[in-house]
Amino acid sequence: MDHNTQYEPQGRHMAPFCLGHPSHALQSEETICRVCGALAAHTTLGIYQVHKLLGIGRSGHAYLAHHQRSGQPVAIKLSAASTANPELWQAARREVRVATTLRHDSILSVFSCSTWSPEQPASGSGAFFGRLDTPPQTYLLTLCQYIPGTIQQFVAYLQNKDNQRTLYEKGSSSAAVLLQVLQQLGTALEAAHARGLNHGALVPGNILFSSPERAWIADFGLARLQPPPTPYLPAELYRAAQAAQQGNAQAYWNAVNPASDQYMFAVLCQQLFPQVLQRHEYEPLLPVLNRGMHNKPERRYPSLHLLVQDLLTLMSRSGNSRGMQQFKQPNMNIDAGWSSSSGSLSRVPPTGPGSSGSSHGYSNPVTPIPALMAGPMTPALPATPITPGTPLTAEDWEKRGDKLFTLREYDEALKAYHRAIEVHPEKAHIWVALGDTYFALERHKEALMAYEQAMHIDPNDPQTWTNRGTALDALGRHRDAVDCYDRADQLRSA
Ligand SMILES: Nc1ncnc2c1ncn2[C@@H]1O[C@H](COP(=O)(O)OP(=O)(O)OP(=O)(O)O)[C@@H](O)[C@H]1O
Repeated sequence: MDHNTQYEPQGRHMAPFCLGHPSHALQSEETICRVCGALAAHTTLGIYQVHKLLGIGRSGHAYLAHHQRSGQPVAIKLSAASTANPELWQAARREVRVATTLRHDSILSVFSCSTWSPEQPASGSGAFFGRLDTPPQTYLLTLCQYIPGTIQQFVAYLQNKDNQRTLYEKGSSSAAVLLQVLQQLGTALEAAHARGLNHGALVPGNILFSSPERAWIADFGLARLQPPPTPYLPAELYRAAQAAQQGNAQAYWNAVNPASDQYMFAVLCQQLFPQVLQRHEYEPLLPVLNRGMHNKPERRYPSLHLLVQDLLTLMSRSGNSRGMQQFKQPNMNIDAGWSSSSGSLSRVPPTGPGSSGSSHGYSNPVTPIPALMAGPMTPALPATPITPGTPLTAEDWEKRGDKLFTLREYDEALKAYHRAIEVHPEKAHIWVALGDTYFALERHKEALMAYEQAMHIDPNDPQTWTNRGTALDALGRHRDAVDCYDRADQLRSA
C-alpha cells in the first residue's frame, strides 16, 4: 500500500484525515490513524503543527511541521515503541546529543529527542515531551532541522543539461559538485567517528540537501536502532542484523563501526556514480569503491577520508578535471582544515598523535591500495592514552579538553576546560566546549550556564543559541528552547 507524501492539506478547518492515506477516515479526536499509523493532518505537537508526511523509514514516520508562531519549518520523526527498548532509546538520545554537539556543517541538527504519547494532551502547554518511563504506546519523538532536498533531487539536478551548462560556465562540473558533496559527507562521518559515533544506516533517505552543493547526514543516533536493507548491509553485520530482526536491537546497535559506515558510504557512491558520471569518469574509481566495500573490514581503508582522498585524486587525474582544482586548496585538507578554515567543524581535534602535520592532503598521491590492504585498521581515536603532563598554556589545556572529550572522559575534560578558562575567560568557544561537556554528563543546568556565559561574550553565534536551546529542552523549558532555535535560525540566515 503506497503512502502519500505529496498531499499537503491547505485548509485548517477540514474534517480530520490521515496524512499517510487521506482516504483513511479518522474520528475527530484521533491523532494517529489506526489503519496505517500516520498522524492526522494538523495534529499539534506542543508548539508545532504537523502539515505533511515526508516519508516512512525503517522505524517510523517523518513529518514536516511548522512552528505555530514563527512558521519555521521543522522535521518531526516518530518511531513506534516496538522499534527499540528503553535502554536503547536512552543510548540513542545520548548519541543524538553528542552528534549535535559536533556542530558539523553536514550533520543534521537535532533540536530535541524525547518521547510522546498520543494519549497526552496534544496542544497548548507544550507538555508533549514525556520522560523516558516508556509507558505503552510511547513514541520516540525527534525534532530536527528540516532540509528540503533529497538525494533523488540532487541526482536529477546534476543530470539536467541546463544545470550542466551552467556549472560548465562557472568553471565547474557535475563531477566536481558530486565530489564536493562526497567530501562533505566524508568529513561528517569522520568527525562523528572521531567522537566514537557510528551512523549505522547510510541509506539514501538519510542524505539530505539544502542546496545541490550542500549535503547533510540525518539520523545520527537513530539510524543505528534498525539495520538497513541490502545492499547497504555489510557481511560482517548480517548476524547482528538478524538478531535485531528477532528482537535484539542491541546486537545491531553494538555491532556498527567506522568500517561498516565506510562500506555503506562506498555503496552509496557506487549507486551515484553511474547516474551522474560518464563511464570513463567513474570506471577508474571502482577499485577505490571495491576497497571500501571489501568483505573483510580490515581490508577497507583505515579511515573514510583516505577513501575520499583517493576518489578525489583519481578524479583530478582523469581527463575530466574541470572544477576539481578547488579541492587542492589547503583548506580542503581534512585534518588541517577541520577545526577552522573549512568551517566544517569547530571542536574536533586531530585524531592521533602527529596528525596535525598530516600527510592526508588532497594533493597527495593516491594511497597505494594493495600496500594498505594488508595493514591493520587505524583506530579512529588515539591509540596511546593521554598521560597527565603539565601543559603550559591555556591552548594546551583546551586541546587536552578536546581530546578527553573525544575519548568521552568528560570529567577530565571538564577540568581541562576549566583550566583553559582560568586563563582565557573571554574566549566564548571554550565556554561552549565546557557547556558541551556538562551536557554530555547530563548536567544540564551547568551546561546552560556555560552556554549563557558564551552568549554573554558573543551573542551572535547561532550555534551557541542552538546549544542553549538544547540545554533548555533538556531542562523541560521547551518554549524558551524554541525561541533559542528561532534566534539561531535568524542569525544563520542574516
Ligand atoms: N530532516 C528532514 N528534513 C526533510 N526531509 C526529511 C528529514 N528527515 C527525513 N526526511 C524525509 O523523510 C523520509 C523518511 O525519513 P526517515 O528518517 O523516517 O526514513 P529514511 O531516512 O528514509 O530511512 P531510514 O529509516 O532507513 O533512516 C526520508 O526519506 C526523507 O526524504
